[in-house]
Amino acid sequence: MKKIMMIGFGAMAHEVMARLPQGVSVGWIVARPHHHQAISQLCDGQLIPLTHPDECQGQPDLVLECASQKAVNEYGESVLNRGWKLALISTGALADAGLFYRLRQAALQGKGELIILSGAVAGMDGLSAAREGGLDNVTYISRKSPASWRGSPAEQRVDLDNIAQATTFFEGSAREAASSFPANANVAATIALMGIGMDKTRVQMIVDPDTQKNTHKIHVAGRFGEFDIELNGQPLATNPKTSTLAALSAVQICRRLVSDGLADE
Ligand SMILES: NC(=O)C1=CN([C@@H]2O[C@H](COP(=O)(O)OP(=O)(O)OC[C@H]3O[C@@H](n4cnc5c(N)ncnc54)[C@H](O)[C@@H]3O)[C@@H](O)[C@H]2O)C=CC1
Ligand SMILES: O=C([O-])CC(=O)C(=O)O
Repeated sequence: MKKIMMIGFGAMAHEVMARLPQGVSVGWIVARPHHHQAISQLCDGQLIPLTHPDECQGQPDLVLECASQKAVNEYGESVLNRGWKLALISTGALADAGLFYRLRQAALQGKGELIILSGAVAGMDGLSAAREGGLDNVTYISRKSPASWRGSPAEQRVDLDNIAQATTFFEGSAREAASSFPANANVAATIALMGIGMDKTRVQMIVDPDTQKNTHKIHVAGRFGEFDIELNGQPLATNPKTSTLAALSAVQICRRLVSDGLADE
């Protein structure tokens, strides 16, 4: 049985736990103190709540971050320094160049591994292959319902309660997008990391009152040719900001622990 540590106890963490592949169990959850009692009551008391990964007495086969960019900042170095594999969903944390450098150093020194989950988008394999030949431009457009943008800085840019038509409220680099919208634009950072980088990847964010989907459009051009992807993702019922596919990408990395020996690499 492979044992993982999860960081976060929100919408994505619950979806992942509900779909955990056979042969993988959650041993520890790093969560805010107010969640600890609920965690202790799960799985016949087999699940250990932690306030920091350093408290773990065991050896997780994988640490799965599904919490926040802040959590990556708070715990990432420590996990990698211990030589553990850390799969990130809050990839926008890497828009902070200093943090990204520290995480790479920690992975190098501790012999840990930093894994970027594909999250809510598809095509990251093709994008990183295309990079090998040189990329001319990469653009990413995110279109979501008003509910999906609530609680984000979009609220200061548009009136989400009274929006009548699709409206662009942000245009800029992936670095700006991921740092200004930490709970909404991790995809921008993922695309940047797989492609042309945080500053050259252009991002547009749109609020659309006529959609219930989280739509991600990617255009890539380079020596290989061009591709366009449009992915209409179903948001999680428990968090309209978060696409179901993002949670499924976390489930998939867990499956790799048992299906292709990831843990023994
Ligand atoms: N890469 C991608 O494609 C995507 C990334 N995301 C990101 O995934 C993360 C999780 O999403 P959801 O579960 O939907 O969010 P959520 O808000 O439902 O849950 C987040 C959970 O993490 C906990 N948390 C946050 N910071 C923490 C910290 N420093 N220490 C301990 N616990 C902490 C919260 O208490 C909460 O339980 C978010 O950062 C979100 O932006 C979401 C969708 C797509
Ligand atoms: O799940 C999504 O549609 C995208 C998202 O929240 C993010 O990029 O942070």
